[in-house]
Amino acid sequence: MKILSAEQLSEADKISIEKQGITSEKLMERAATLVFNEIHKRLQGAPIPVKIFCGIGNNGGDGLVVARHLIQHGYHVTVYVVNYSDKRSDDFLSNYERLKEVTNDWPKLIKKENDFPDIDTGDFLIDAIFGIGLNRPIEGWVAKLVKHMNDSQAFTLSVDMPSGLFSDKVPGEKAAIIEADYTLSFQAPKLVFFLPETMDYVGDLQIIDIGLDREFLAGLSTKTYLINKDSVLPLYKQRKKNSHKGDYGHVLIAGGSYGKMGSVLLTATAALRTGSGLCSLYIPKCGYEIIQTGLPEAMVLTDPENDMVSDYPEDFDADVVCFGMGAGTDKKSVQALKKLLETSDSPVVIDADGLNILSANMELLGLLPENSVLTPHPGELKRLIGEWKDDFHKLEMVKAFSKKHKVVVVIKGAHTFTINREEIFINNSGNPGMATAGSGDVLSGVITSLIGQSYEPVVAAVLGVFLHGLSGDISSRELGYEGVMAGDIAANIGRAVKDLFSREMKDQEN
Ligand SMILES: NC(=O)C1=CN([C@@H]2O[C@H](COP(=O)(O)OP(=O)(O)OC[C@H]3O[C@@H](n4cnc5c(N)ncnc54)[C@H](O)[C@@H]3O)[C@@H](O)[C@H]2O)[C@@H](O)CC1
Ligand SMILES: [K+]
Repeated sequence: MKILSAEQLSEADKISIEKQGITSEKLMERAATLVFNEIHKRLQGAPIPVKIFCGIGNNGGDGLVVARHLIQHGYHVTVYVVNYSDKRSDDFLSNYERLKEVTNDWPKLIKKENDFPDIDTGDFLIDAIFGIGLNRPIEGWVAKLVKHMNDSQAFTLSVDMPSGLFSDKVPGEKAAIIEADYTLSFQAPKLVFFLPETMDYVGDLQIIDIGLDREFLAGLSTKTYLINKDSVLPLYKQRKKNSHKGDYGHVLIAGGSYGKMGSVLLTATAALRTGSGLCSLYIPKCGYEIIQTGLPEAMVLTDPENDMVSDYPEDFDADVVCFGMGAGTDKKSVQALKKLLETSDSPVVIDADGLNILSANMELLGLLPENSVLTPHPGELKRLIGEWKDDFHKLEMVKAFSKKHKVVVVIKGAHTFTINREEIFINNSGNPGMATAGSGDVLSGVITSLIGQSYEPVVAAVLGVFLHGLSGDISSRELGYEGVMAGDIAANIGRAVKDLFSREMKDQEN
């Protein structure tokens, strides 16, 4: 699914009005009626006080349309006009007039702090103050109103965007922004909905297709995508009946150290659960029995060292090598990674201490084969590329890093971002139950396995991240967020693959 900018959406709005031969008021009616439908579906006529806060632009116009429909359906609605300017938009004005069709109560005007209404925790608030037209931070009494709404703790639904959130930049530290419980956004997701610094304002997100011109939308160029089931299904390669284990890749996982053998065990388990034909591990001697007992399906090669890897078996012919989990950063392990990069021509996935070694020995970056996949969490990323000013700056820095070193970077987080040169793929599966030890080791195993099965590294990263999240969703459905352990995520990868083809769950989740 394409992620579009505010400019692209406004343009799509204009083109659709022209091509469909409708007025902008008609488009607003269509969009806002869909918002009403969603609210009505949830409230089911409940007699709770609904307070709608409308700005004076088109976002406010949407709010007025929603108000009209709610009043018509018998809801207890109070409409407030947040009069931050006298430049009311045409479609706001016509819908302001149309409220007369359903009520004699004119909207209450808010022009200063004294006009703020009392808000009870049990009220249902609709935030239609600002949408994608926001072009500067909210200030003065309007900022105070936003705080007043947030402080009320009342359930808040934002129309198109939580008011105060820009679609293309991170707000300042003290910015006034509605903390929505639910956001119903039009046509395409916006990047800020997924960034760590801004995602919390959005609450649960639903994108509503308001019927903008498909041809125009299809032709819009973007390098940023939201990844859901529909996006990954075409990437999946069916297994052939006439095949054998040699067709599904031989992966080599190198790493582990005394006390940290569980990490490589998880990675190898995940690789096999993702379908690798053969899985070998290169580990310190201390891990031999652990792996042979814990994962009889895997083969084990041991390093001369007992407690850490210090070397790499240069004549080993793997389809892909994964290095780093549990490896530590001792100079012997640095040597191991160096030898791997100098001697092997297999594609490489680098995780955890492998990344820390790269950060401390930047000259090794030059040895990475093209399209290696690096899977840092934010702390590892910071060590690798330096500090960023905000999330947008971070994305620019990672894109530059990806281009310079010709690598694919997977930034792990609530929404994992896969960055390949200019392109950004934002993952939309997964849940907070996956914030648990070893979850990242499993992800590396999944991605490594897919590369071994001949997926292009960037495809392996995007598909692997999605499957990993989906497996976490399956695990948490059974075990609850708290109960999920990394081993469960590894164990359920096969179910996640099956789940890709299940329509029913797809509709629920995306
Ligand atoms: N683009 C689309 O696809 C559609 C858009 N619609 C709605 O239209 C909205 C955009 O409407 P507008 O462009 O009128 O913009 P908004 O309603 O978001 O904002 C209104 C105006 O407020 C002013 N403003 C911006 N920041 C301000 C600030 N901090 N303090 C005071 N004034 C400020 C600007 O002049 C802006 O145009 C969308 O978010 C959506 O809700 C829908 O009605 C239909 C379809
Ligand atoms: K809004």
